Amino acid sequence: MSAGTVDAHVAVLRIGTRGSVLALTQAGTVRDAIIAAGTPAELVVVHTAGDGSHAPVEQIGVGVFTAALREALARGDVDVAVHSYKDLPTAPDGRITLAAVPVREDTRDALVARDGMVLGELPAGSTVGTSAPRRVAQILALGLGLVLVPLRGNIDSRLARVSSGELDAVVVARAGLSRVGRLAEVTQALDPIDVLPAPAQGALAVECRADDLATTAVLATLDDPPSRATVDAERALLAALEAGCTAPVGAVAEIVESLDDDGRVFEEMSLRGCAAALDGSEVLRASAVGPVSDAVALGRAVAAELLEMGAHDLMTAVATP
Ligand SMILES: NCc1[nH]cc(CCC(=O)O)c1CC(=O)O
Repeated sequence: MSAGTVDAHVAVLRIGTRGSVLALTQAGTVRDAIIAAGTPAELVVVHTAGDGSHAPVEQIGVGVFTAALREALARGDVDVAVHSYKDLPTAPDGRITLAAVPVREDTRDALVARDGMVLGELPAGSTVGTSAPRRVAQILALGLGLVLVPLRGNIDSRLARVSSGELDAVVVARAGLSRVGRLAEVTQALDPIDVLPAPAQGALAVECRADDLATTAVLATLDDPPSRATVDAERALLAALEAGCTAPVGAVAEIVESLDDDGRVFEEMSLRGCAAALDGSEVLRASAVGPVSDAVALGRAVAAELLEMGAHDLMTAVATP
């Protein structure tokens, strides 16, 4: 950075990110927003144990993508960490503040299928790549006779499995494709009626050290309160089910307009959730509407309904196959 462009007393915020194209793109939007708000910032790539591995996430452990970034933040190697929010464990980390949840992307899962097909057009026996137990269970439950095939790796390699003819389709987060400019390949955005997304899908978590009040203040300008509220509800549901980001649990919250008794429009939060048996033999669904200001309570209420329906046994059966 050339002398004179930046006040010598203004430190450059170091933003820690994973090195994948998706992670770099996401962190790049955060860097650009911080710079636009008047603070110099740069990206620092932090290598994580998950990056070199093609093993299913259930084997390498929950939070593998996010733990190394959080350690780098806690150590002071970086000042900010940008995560895909849905990859974060639900357990709080006292060393760290969630300083911003920026405006959220589309929450839905996306199908990328050969010949422009939607799910209902794929003939029985078609191969569909995805590793998330949540997606596997909900797609099996549709009863289409599709064959689910494990899938990992970066976005390019996932999409290449379809274009190469190796798989008939893959299911990935629409938000990821949007961020890396590959939305044109989506053949269907999956309706949450059929497939509920992962809690916090499409949202970013921007963190800093809990004692770093200056950075907390800078990052607060990036926060989008409606996005944060929807994620709070979904994550409260996930936490109350005592399930992690690889559990067969889906949830999506939306802020909707309702009418009060006097016919006036007001905003409420609607939350839908599901818990599934891994083999798709059962998908429990529940939903509720409540005040936006009470997002966590709404998440807990829908989780309680799912537990009442037997969600715990369903998921314990999954944990010990
Ligand atoms: N679990 C991996 C992961 N973490 C975040 C995204 C995409 C971005 C997002 O969902 O916010 C993906 C890929 C996928 O689910 O297809």
